[in-house]
Amino acid sequence: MYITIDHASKTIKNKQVLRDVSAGFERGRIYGVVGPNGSGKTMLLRAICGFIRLDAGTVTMNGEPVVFNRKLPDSVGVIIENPGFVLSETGMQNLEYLAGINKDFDQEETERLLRLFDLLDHADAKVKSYSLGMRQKLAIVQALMEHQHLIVLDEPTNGLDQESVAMFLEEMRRQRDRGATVIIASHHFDELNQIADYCYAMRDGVLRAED
Ligand SMILES: Nc1ncnc2c1ncn2[C@@H]1O[C@H](COP(=O)(O)OP(=O)(O)OP(=O)(O)O)[C@@H](O)[C@H]1O
Repeated sequence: MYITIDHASKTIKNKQVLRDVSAGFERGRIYGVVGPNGSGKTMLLRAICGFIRLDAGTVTMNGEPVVFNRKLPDSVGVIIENPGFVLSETGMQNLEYLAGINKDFDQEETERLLRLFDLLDHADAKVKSYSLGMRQKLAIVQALMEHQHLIVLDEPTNGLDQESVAMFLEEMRRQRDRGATVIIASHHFDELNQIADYCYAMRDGVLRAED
């Protein structure tokens, strides 16, 4: 199992946002997490990435414990909330900078992804000129451009038009087929239904496998 969550619980301001959550995520699989607003989907993704300190339980990634607030390995691609793009820089400069933090920039793969999402012609334009959907697609490119082993995406298709959603779904299949573990939280059950190998349902902090 690539990711294991073992009896994870978390309470924030008297509200239990994760309740004894246990789950496993394998390589080469797409996992969907569905659930109503405020049910804890984002908290679950944050826990997987070590962005929150659990009150109880553990998360392991590739056998290693995920430690709160420690820098994520380069092999993890994440979209949780707004990516911190520098608006006065171009799309490409932002990608180079973000990859540079990890000392790795694969020009060819980055261009392939930019082309796929119709951003290549805009790569030298400043991000402040991008629409919401274009920023979201740039965030997707950033989460995939380093051949990440684990891809964790919160509402990745928000703001995307139908054509871009189709591209995204196809690209997720491609990532799965090269062996990545893909975890997607979304309200769009119809989209997840098209690609997910497994679906989890979140409700009031409780995670259940969907039939
Ligand atoms: N900083 C915070 N302080 C207090 N409560 C919080 C905080 N952050 C999140 N919560 C609560 O945690 C619960 C789970 O939130 P989470 O963002 O994980 O939900 P979600 O399932 O991702 O919802 P959505 O579909 O709206 O994105 C919510 O009830 C929310 O009110």
